[in-house]
Amino acid sequence: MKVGIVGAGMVGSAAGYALALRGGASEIVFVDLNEKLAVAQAEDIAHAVPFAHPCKVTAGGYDALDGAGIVILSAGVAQKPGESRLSLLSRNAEVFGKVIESVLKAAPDTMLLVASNPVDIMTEVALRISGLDPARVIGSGTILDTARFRSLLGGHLGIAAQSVHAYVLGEHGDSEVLAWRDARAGSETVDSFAQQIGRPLTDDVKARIDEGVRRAAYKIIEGKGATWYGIGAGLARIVQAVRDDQRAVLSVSIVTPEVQGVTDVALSLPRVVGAGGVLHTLTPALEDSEAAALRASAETLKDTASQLTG
Ligand SMILES: NC(=O)C1=CN([C@@H]2O[C@H](COP(=O)(O)OP(=O)(O)OC[C@H]3O[C@@H](n4cnc5c(N)ncnc54)[C@H](O)[C@@H]3O)[C@@H](O)[C@H]2O)C=CC1
Ligand SMILES: CC(=O)C(=O)O
Repeated sequence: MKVGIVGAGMVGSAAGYALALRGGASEIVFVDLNEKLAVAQAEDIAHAVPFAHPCKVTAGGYDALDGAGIVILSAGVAQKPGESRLSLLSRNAEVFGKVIESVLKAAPDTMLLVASNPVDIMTEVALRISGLDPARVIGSGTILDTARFRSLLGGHLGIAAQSVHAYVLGEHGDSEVLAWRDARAGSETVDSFAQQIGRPLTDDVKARIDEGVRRAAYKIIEGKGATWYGIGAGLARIVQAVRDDQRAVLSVSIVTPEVQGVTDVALSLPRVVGAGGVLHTLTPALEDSEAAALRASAETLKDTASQLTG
């Protein structure tokens, strides 16, 4: 599948690199306002291809997106140290206003995969501008936060993150909700697994993991200015689920008719992702406190999005 990447900065290039290494695309095309940067990223990644899987990697204008099955939108500004994702909204909404029409003119049948922050509201913006089916305008949402949750839980339990089945729901941002009630290690609840191996998930341990997930981006941005590897791999994972019609269960964001009483809001829930985009949405069993936190997260997103539409 041909994959377009609009925004060839840290996130876009990491996604392209992950796709090339995983064999996730037959062709990758970078588009950026900064044409020299797009060309440089394409050339650099093309030089990794002989060590990986066959893939043509190029850069071009919007017309080069012709035939793309999916276009990753990673253009715009990123957070400075201490800045929240929501504070980027008006600047990145303006960028999407310039970009999406050109993408669809070149690739009218494409699916959109939104990475730019605040990713949930940018997914809503992309849906509004594109007029596509909501199932085909997907935000990376909490795919990265879910990976962080699994990584920290796996670390505590001494098992592979791949054996942890746990999701982060709601906003990709400060109000996100770690769904502990249904989190599993193998087929056991994480609490049962932790008891059995003598490493209980005490309130302190859970608080440390919650903080580690929720504050991860702030910590990394403080240390190196931005985050890119985790999201690059997450975007490549979503592309592969679509390309191979994997029907993988991933926590991604789409505009959802109703969540905890809040209507028409883009946020993450576990969703089945395949060739048509999002095929089904799952409603996880939640503790009362988790359900209340998910409702608060949905309200935060709805309120912030309404500031944009007035
Ligand atoms: N969804 C997620 O989990 C994550 C999202 N992000 C977000 O991804 C976005 C990109 O971050 P970085 O790659 O670090 O930023 P970056 O500054 O490295 O790259 C952004 C690129 O967008 C390009 N751009 C800006 N306006 C454009 C336009 N009108 N048309 C075409 N290209 C344009 C710039 O020239 C630049 O190359 C940010 O909004 C950031 O917050 C970052 C990490 C994780
Ligand atoms: C920057 C960002 O959204 C993240 O790393 O989670």
